Amino acid sequence: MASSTKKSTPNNAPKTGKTPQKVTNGKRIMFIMATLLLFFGFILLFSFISYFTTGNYDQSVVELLNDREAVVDNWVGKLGAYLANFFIFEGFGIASFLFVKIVFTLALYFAFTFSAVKLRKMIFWDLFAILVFSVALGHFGTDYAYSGGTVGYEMNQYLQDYLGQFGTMLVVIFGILFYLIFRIKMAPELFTNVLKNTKDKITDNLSKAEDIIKNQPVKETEKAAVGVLPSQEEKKMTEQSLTDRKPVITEPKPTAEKNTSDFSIVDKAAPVTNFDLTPVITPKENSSSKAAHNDDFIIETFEEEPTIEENLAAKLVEDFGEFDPTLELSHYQFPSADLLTDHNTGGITINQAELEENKNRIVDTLNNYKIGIAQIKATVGPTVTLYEIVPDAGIRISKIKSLEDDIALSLAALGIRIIAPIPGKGTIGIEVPNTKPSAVSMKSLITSPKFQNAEMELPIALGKTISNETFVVDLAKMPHLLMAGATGQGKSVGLNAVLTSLLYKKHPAEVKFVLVDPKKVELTLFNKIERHYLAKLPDTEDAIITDNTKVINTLNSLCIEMDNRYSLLKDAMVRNIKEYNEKFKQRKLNPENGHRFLPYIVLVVDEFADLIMTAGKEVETPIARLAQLARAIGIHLIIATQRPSVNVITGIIKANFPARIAFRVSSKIDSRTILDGPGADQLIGRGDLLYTQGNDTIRVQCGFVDTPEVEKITEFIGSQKAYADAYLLPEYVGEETGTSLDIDISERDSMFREAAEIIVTAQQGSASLLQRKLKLGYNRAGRIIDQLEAAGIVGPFEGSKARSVNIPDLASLDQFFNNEQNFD
Ligand SMILES: Nc1ncnc2c1ncn2[C@@H]1O[C@H](COP(=O)(O)OP(=O)(O)OP(=O)(O)O)[C@@H](O)[C@H]1O
Repeated sequence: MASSTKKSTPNNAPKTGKTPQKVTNGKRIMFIMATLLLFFGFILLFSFISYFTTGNYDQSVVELLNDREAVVDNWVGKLGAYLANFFIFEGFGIASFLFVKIVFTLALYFAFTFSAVKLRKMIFWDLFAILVFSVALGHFGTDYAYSGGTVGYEMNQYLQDYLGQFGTMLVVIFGILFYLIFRIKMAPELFTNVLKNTKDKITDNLSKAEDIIKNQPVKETEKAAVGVLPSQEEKKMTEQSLTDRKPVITEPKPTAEKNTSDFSIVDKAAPVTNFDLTPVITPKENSSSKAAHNDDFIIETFEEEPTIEENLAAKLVEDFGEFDPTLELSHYQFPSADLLTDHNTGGITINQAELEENKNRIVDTLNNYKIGIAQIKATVGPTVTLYEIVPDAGIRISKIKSLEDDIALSLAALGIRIIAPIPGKGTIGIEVPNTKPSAVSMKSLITSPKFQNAEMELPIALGKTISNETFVVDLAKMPHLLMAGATGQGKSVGLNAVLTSLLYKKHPAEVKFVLVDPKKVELTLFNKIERHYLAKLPDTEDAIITDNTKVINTLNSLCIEMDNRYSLLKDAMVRNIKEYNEKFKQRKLNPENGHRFLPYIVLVVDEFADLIMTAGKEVETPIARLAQLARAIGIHLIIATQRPSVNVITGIIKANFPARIAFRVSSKIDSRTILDGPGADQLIGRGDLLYTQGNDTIRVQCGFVDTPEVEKITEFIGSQKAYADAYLLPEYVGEETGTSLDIDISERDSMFREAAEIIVTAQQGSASLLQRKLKLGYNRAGRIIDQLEAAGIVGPFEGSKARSVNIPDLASLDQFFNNEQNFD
């Protein structure tokens, strides 16, 4: 603790309350500097002032400074004469007084240490003013040699050579205006307002004066008084008002006193000059508003000190603009829609006869079961047509639902689905596959306004709904997606559609993919965009993971990335990645503190069943962890599987994947596993899918994107300038000491046997038990557990549960060790 206090920076020092020695010394130096500067400032000030009376005489002596006989008149002696001559005559003339201001400002800075930014700003403007005013005075005040100094004079000459007299004058006026507007913060309207106010005041006074004349009963004496000045009455109105006011002051004295109590000068001046009386008539607020104006000026110059961080961020944004994450690949071009093929040029073909026929069959079948129909409507989609039925009053919905198979039989079609009732509508839907389904090209989805204008974090154009609308969803909102379906029903195409959508919408700086492809062929095309869009573990060759053991490391590495990101978010005091990135863009987070722009990470696992079968819990645990926690920090999972059985899509996985896509599956049970309900078994395949995000299930025809199209897109992106490497995930040192570890018996811990006995007696394989009983440290206890596992005494790691113990009692344990020795 003590050492950390010593090391603390001066910034931290005041916070602790204890002022370390270093800081005190620093303060002393600052104080001495401030005093010296103050001293120097006064020397300058007095020598400058006395220059105006002594300058002419001293000028001839200034050259003889070394001569001790020479006498100067300047108040500050030879030094003063020299400084004044140097700054005023040879330098910038009267404007040199601003150097005095600079020196005093520096003294104040050292004495009170205000913001260095503010100091720089002040000095900059003072130097600017010195230059502008020396030129201005050199231009207008040519009668006096010292008005603009030699610099002002020469610069004028120089400007006049090029711009002429008039041009130089314009430059000077511009310089002064620039200074007044930007430094004094005089709003341009102020100039116009000043003119306007003066005009208003005059007219106001005139009208008041008129009112007084009209309203006042004209007394005889006044008449006489007015009569004394008949000719003046025809003069200016101001004079008229003045004559009117005379009686107001001279009449009852107490009133006059009351009115002018604030203006002692006015009271005295009243009888003397008429002009001084104006304040009596102008309402008091006017004068106070004037004061307020002056106050505004003062406040504005000192009002720049809210929180330092905010100011710094605002300044950085002002200077450099908001942080642009895409800057490194600023010339990156998004792939154009031309790279995609139009698979369905003709659009949806409506077969009137087919529609009519299906409608009649539905109506007939229902009539056979004595179900009357009040109304029937057909909506033609790309693969299925939805017949919406409004049954006669009093018909039970369950009755229609139970006729599903009969309707399918009468229509002689596969894939009939009955939705009773259609959510949000008071109707019953019967989906009948079209005899000629039309493909939905990815091109039509990408070019649709719905996708183009989608204001989503990770927009995905999945396909078209039954009413032929483009279906766009936000992966960031899902927040993870489970895709399942029997083989050959469109999963891989679906994954490609998802990835393509993101490639068309997101810059390489904004999203990274972690691709897991145990089939080794489905996602290989994305290798080309490795350095643009992929993320990988450090020291690995390929970004696309095809080896199951590497998947475990990658998943654990993603968990570390997740934890890192959470601590960044905590540090930045924000709740999610969006707010974090927003704050980072506004330069409110310091990269030196580890902050960086966080891209979204999308983990895609193409064959999840394969992974679960080979790696089991080792995969399920990190996946579940990521699924539970990663949504806020921008890691999203897409998991696809052919085998939607309960041992693949376990309860934990299901609970954390509310968004699910079901392609066609072979049984109702599979459909239930994916969607928690039937329906997926009634799909017709080839990209026909059901999408659910919790409650409603939507039927969508998935966008079709062919392998050559994906190849073209990845080639287009891959040929552009890329990052030096793929996005590197944090290193994960795998617990290689897992199931497959083979620890030499001779390397076993000296307490191995005792540990084994404790574990077998307690029938509980936990490291903490060993820690307690054998008084071991955590690491050693962990190592012994690994050795016990390697020996087969305890089972593998099972998350939060204790490991199973494979040996039932101490007698069996003795037997075990004897056998081992015999083998040796
Ligand atoms: N959206 C779609 N529109 C039209 N046809 C499609 C669509 N999706 C898939 N198909 C057709 O179905 C075939 C199989 O699709 P895909 O390869 O995606 O199946 P899969 O479910 O990934 O199969 P597997 O699990 O065996 O890899 C494609 O070759 C294509 O002809």
